[in-house]
Amino acid sequence: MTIPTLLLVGCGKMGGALMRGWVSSPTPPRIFILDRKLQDAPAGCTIFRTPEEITPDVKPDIIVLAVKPAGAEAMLSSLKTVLGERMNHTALLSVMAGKSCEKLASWCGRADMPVIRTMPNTPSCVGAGATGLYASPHVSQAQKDLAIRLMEQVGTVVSVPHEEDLRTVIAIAGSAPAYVFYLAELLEKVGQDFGLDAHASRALVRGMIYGVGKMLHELPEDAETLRKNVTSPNGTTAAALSVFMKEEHWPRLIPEAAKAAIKRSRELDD
Ligand SMILES: NC(=O)c1ccc[n+]([C@@H]2O[C@H](COP(=O)([O-])OP(=O)(O)OC[C@H]3O[C@@H](n4cnc5c(N)ncnc54)[C@H](O)[C@@H]3O)[C@@H](O)[C@H]2O)c1
Ligand code: PRO
Repeated sequence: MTIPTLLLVGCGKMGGALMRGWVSSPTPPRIFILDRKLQDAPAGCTIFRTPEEITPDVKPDIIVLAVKPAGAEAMLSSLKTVLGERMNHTALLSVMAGKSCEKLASWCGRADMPVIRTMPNTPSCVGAGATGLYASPHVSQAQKDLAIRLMEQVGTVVSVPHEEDLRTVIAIAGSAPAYVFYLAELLEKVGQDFGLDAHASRALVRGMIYGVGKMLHELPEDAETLRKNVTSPNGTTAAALSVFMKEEHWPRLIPEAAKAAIKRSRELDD
């Protein structure tokens, strides 16, 4: 199989997570990076600071767009100028939480530009990402297969049938690591407030979340069964869950938080 060439545009928190995942995968793609701030890149990756620095030998199979949505139009306009005809032989893969395929294609100067929109998450940096992927009608099967293969190198990929579905992906997977990190922060604090030292509290909470992730990933049982297996009748877990499961707590707050993320993704489209 030929090694694909990527131009990674924006190598911050999400672009950087993808880059780390790719370079540590068994068959890394060839990566060129465009980022004005990045100091160091792994061996084999070339960094450009501005679009004008991109050298003529760069002919990407895929441009991975990982800047903030507000900077996308100006960036694509510069890339169009600098890459010229090379843009005719590439697909655009956006990881941005906003901006439609149609808008991105028009900013590339081609209504028929093949645009793939994805919503990955930062666990991609350790090869354990979860990505939703939507390919616009102008994407060829070969380009879609390549995009899926690239994102599978950094974790799980789910193709969604409608572009609009990506909003739900944001709410339950793209933004969601932050919810779990917040839970970890709160549990670690509880551990310390209730008498454990910081090291012990951190080790226990991290070990617990790692174990839960591994069980969810590896075991066939659904989450409800795994939860019930922890919950002895009238035991300690039932006591704690009776707080979380009150109608006005997690059952209301989790969908409310998801709706807030979805609402914000609509605003980022404008
Ligand atoms: N952070 C996440 O967890 C996450 C998850 C999924 C999707 N995303 C999406 O990824 C995108 C980037 O988010 P992030 O959190 O990585 O932001 P970030 O600010 O960490 O990264 C953006 C990078 O782009 C570079 N950049 C911006 N404008 C540039 C320009 N004109 N020239 C050269 N370099 C430029 C910056 O130097 C920076 O390193 C967003 O669109 C966001 O919606 C983020
Ligand atoms: N981080 C980006 C945001 O907060 C997109 C999903 C995760 O907007």
